[in-house]
Amino acid sequence: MDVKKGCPVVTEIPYTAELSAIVPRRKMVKSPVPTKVDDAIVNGWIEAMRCSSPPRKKKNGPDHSPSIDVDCEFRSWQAKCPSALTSFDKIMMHAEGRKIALFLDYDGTLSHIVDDPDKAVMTKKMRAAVKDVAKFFPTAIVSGRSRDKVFEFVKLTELYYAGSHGMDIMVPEIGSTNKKVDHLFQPASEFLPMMDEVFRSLIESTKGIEGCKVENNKFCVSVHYRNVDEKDWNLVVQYVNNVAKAYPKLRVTHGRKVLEIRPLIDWDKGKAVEFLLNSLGLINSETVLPIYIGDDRTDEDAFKVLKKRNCGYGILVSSVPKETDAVFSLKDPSEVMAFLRLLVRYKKRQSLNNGEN
Ligand SMILES: O=P(O)(O)OC[C@H]1O[C@H](O[C@H]2O[C@H](CO)[C@@H](O)[C@H](O)[C@H]2O)[C@H](O)[C@@H](O)[C@@H]1O
Repeated sequence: MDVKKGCPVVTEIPYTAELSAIVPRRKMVKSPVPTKVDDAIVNGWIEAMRCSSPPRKKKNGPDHSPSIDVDCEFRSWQAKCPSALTSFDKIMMHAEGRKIALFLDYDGTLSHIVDDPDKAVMTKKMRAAVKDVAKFFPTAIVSGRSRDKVFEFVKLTELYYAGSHGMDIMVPEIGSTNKKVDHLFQPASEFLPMMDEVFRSLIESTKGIEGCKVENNKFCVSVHYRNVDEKDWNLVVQYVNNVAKAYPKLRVTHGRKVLEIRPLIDWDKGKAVEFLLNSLGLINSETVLPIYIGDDRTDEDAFKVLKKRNCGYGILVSSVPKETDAVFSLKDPSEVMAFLRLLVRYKKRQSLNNGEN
């Protein structure tokens, strides 16, 4: 896939001593035949699955209007994690004299969560908002989806893309001869055959579970149970757990009504953000303010990195109170769009004040 117009040359970013210290190369080891999963493990997983992507509680009053409790609960949570819209001026005060670098998750952030992952399209208005914001700030999409797939949804060549939860990063660069070179960084490249094997095996094993969908995200296999009857969730757990046992070099993480099998390497969306900041020459926290917007558990890795580095802001997209390392919140993708538009308006006003064209 060409992430930019033209005919890019793709080079693979080598493992430097520094990188191999964080991302050790691992040998693929295949374990013996899967065994029956312990009931306690299954129950633990199912409990976690129930909490994943909870629907907004509706404690309706006698007149069927949402009860004050729910709003109260949300408002008291927002006292800890305030709206990035109402706190916009405060955020911009911290951005004064610094360059903003924007990181955007895709599902649940730029597109609404829908039952069919293949239909999670982004609205034209959202695409326009992202396109506009990218004119002023370096903008990257950091998604759990494969890089190709998320590009198919976003379709904007001016962005940077990190797919498979940051395990597939493309950093375009215009060289001195004006020729575009795409640098590819894939810290889990040796896992590719294993991931293909796992994908095929899960397609086969889960085909009898109604509503179950297995998605190939290149360096990650996602098993969706959003449309699976809760009575069958134990089957989903059994099959995924069997894979985890058969492939000890892989790990399972939870997302919004999805179990994800991915390489057991010390790499996540947080590391991907650091890598991108570094590659784009934006690592200096004195001069750069990274803002990361995301809705899912895997985005917490990026929020944690920003918090730990004491630079920039994590913004959690959620309409329900959640434990988070983000500093601010936005309720849903429409608020994300409003925030992006505020950023553009702020930048335009700033340019006018500075007498720029
Ligand atoms: O990191 P993201 O860009 O947020 O991707 C995370 C996963 O998102 C997708 O699944 C989620 O959205 C689907 C469409 O709305 C929904 O049906 C599903 O229940 C959600 O988990 C995507 O399909 C996964 O592959 C991504 O890993």
